[in-house]
Amino acid sequence: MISRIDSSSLDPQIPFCSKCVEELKRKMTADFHEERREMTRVARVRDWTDEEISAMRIELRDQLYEELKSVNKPLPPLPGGDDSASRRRTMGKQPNLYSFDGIDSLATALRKYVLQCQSAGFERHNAFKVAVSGGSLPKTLTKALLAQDDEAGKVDFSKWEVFFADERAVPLDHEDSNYKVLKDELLDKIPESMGKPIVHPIDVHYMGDVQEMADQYQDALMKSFAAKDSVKIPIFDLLLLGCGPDGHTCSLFPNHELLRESDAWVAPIEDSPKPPKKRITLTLPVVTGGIKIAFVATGEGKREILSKILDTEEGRSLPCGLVNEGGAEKVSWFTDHGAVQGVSFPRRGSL
Ligand SMILES: O=C1O[C@H](COP(=O)(O)O)[C@@H](O)[C@H](O)[C@H]1O
Repeated sequence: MISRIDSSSLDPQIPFCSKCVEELKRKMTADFHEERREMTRVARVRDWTDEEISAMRIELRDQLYEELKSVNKPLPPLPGGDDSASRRRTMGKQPNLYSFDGIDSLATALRKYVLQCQSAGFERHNAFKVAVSGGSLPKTLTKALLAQDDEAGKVDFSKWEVFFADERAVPLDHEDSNYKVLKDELLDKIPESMGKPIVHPIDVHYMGDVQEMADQYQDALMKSFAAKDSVKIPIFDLLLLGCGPDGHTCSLFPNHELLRESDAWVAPIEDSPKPPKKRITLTLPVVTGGIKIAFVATGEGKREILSKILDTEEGRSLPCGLVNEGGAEKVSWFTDHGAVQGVSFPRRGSL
């Protein structure tokens, strides 16, 4: 029984301020994680099996959800929309759009950019904490990071900690696995002289229960970024993201209720419009909370969606548009000319 979770002080008949509700929910969730960590520790000491521990964790989680349901909180509106669009325009804080004549020149610039972020990370905490997407990104990233070109500095993977911006609930050697794509494209090709990154794949034990998988992944983040109750969100040094043809990024899809998630760091999705249906994803506040956020989008196939995201009001409410809104000048788009032909959003000349 989770003794410290208590929403009984809230009378559902009485309207109360959304800030108090947020605070209560945050406290309940923080208490839950603390209690569950402690109970898991005790269970391990008592030699419970993995299955028993997993069942206990799921039961505790379900109790939390029941408690949270009783907290009367109206759903916040989807972030973005007219207000924030005009706010960004008046404040003049725009994402940076770079366009290159091909993948090679894009990779050279991306390398320079990642190295700048790496230096900042090393200065900040002697480590470089990155979240990486799947899809077409890892291939371009490999071109950038494994280039034999020391002009902009050296990549030191030994201080990298790599998390997944999103992951599909499939085995790690499955064709759909974002881990597999990154492993095949990049991780397996890193020469020993560049060091070995710490990589955090999903825990495939929990493939049948994506909520539990998301919780486990959040626990992994907590271990690296400190406990959730002591930091509001994990602050990545860099998030390297892709942009789907519908404007999705990570596994945050257009008009999906997950875009409203404001408590969890990692969330499950069971109805992804793009297969596979079951996935986990970093949430919007974690993405926009990063120190730097980079999108890589290339090829004519991305032209239509980029023009929507960057040039239209409607595009501002798409997941990529919401990252632009929330991240503003922290966001950089690395594109080729094919992807942004006809897009009127102003380009930047150089990094
Ligand atoms: O499903 C996904 O798609 C997006 C975009 O992929 P792309 O192939 O169009 O670049 C990707 O960023 C995400 O990680 C992945 O799970």
